[in-house]
Amino acid sequence: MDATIASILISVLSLVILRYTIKLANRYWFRPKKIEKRLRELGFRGNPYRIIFGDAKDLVAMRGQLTSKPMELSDDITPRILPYQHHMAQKFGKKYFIWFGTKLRLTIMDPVLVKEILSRPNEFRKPNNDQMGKVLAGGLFSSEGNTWTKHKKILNPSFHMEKIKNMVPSIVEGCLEMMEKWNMSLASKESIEIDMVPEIQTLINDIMCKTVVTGQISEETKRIYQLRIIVNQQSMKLAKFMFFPGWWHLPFLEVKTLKAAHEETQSLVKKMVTRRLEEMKTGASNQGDVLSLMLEAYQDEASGVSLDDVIEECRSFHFVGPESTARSQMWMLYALAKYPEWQERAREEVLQVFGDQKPNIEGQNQLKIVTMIIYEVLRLYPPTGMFHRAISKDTKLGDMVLPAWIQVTIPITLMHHDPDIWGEDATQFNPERFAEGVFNSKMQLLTFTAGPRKCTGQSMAMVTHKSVIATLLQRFSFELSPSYIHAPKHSFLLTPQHGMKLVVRKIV
Ligand code: HEM
Repeated sequence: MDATIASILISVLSLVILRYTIKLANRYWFRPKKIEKRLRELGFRGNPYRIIFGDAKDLVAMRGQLTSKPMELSDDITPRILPYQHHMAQKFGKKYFIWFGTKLRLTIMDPVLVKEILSRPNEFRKPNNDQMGKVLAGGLFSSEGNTWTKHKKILNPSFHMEKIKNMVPSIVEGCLEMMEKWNMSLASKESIEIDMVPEIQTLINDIMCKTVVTGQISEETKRIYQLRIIVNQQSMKLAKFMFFPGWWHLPFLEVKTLKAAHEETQSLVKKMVTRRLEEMKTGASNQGDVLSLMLEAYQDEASGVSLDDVIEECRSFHFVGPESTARSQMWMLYALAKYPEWQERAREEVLQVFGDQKPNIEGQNQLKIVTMIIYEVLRLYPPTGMFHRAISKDTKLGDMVLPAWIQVTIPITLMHHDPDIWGEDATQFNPERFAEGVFNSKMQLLTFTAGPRKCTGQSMAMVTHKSVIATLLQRFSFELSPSYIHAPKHSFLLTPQHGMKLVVRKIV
């Protein structure tokens, strides 16, 4: 009898082990090999599948090696900021794939196919197992389906042109305050050297927070910005583990620090949300910022918005918009400093339109040169170097059928620097290419992406850039400092690795 029970148990156990072995073998070997075969048949090339790491180890090593030294003062930045993608494109041509563990990322650089992907967000979805994406962005940025539609509708008023117009005086005031400090330092000197990274970061954070997110700067918001820096640093250190299922539970110090920073951010936002909710109950007006709009929806039971939804949107807007806008603003100052003839043309235009009056929204439409410069910087130095979409079933794209369970990567920077797309001078700074406007330029700018999931804050970012540039150029000139080190690097968003030291002078 005992022997029978034992043999039944052994058989059941063997079956369970066999089932899991088959599942593991399928997940870690047969499925990747099948996917690879199908993609090779479609004409894509890449390294053969390697178990556990795939290409990830090589990618991280190459990035580490290249970012350990600065580059020459050139705008041809892809070999440094996306070294592995650049290397793969050189080796295999534009149709290549990269393995991240068992996950295959297929690079799509054909503008027609990219447009198709972006116009079909229900099939090409944001990767939903992307825990890091949720920490770094989250909210509207990462949500899908009904939640995305509902929250987008609630938050739309925050991004109406009327609301954006009202931001301009705050942006100009913010710049004037920052420049007042510069003026004081310049009282006894002809020029000063300033690292623009912390200056611009604080300026844009404060502007966005006051005008978009919570309507005011508080101790909590200041701490959230510090936590954002910690989150960015830790996530870079964890890049090579991110494709491991369950990396979020690994017992590493970096994971612990990241989680702690994330949780502290959530609890600070919760404090702000609760406080504002109390204020609204006692009659405080809706200021049209993200927090007010979400709380108004939360108070309407029919909306189905929970307090956690409010907290998450609010947390995410502290991260997404300010960080991208600040980074691109830094590169705009770099370009003005590096190309003095364009700086001069932009200043002439600003002075012609505004004289010494504070820049307003009406005059901004006449800033043709400034706008051309902004678009050219957004083309050469897009804050988001690439983005990914996932498919969970066989999906038609152009005349191909892509296999299920892969991701497609759209390498914005690689495409923006591609001579086949932007012409022979693709890697050079030439704002003239936007002389007829961004919509009339030959190719589509992907910095804010396109289609239904394009950047919600595009107009807001453009108005911010124009207001900041106009206000600064009215009063100061900029030159690259001899101590400036050119080292653009992707720290999730494109950042000047060793700061951005500029020599600043008053305009006489
Ligand atoms: C120069 C500045 C900016 C750049 C380059 C930028 C870039 C982008 C990109 C590339 C995406 C799409 C990412 C993807 O599909 O995976 C995106 C989405 C988004 N951006 Fe921006 N962004 C900027 C400023 C802002 C600002 C100022 C805000 C708001 C205050 C904002 C809010 C959002 C939101 C909410 C989404 C998600 C939209 C959706 O999925 O429906 N962005 N942005």
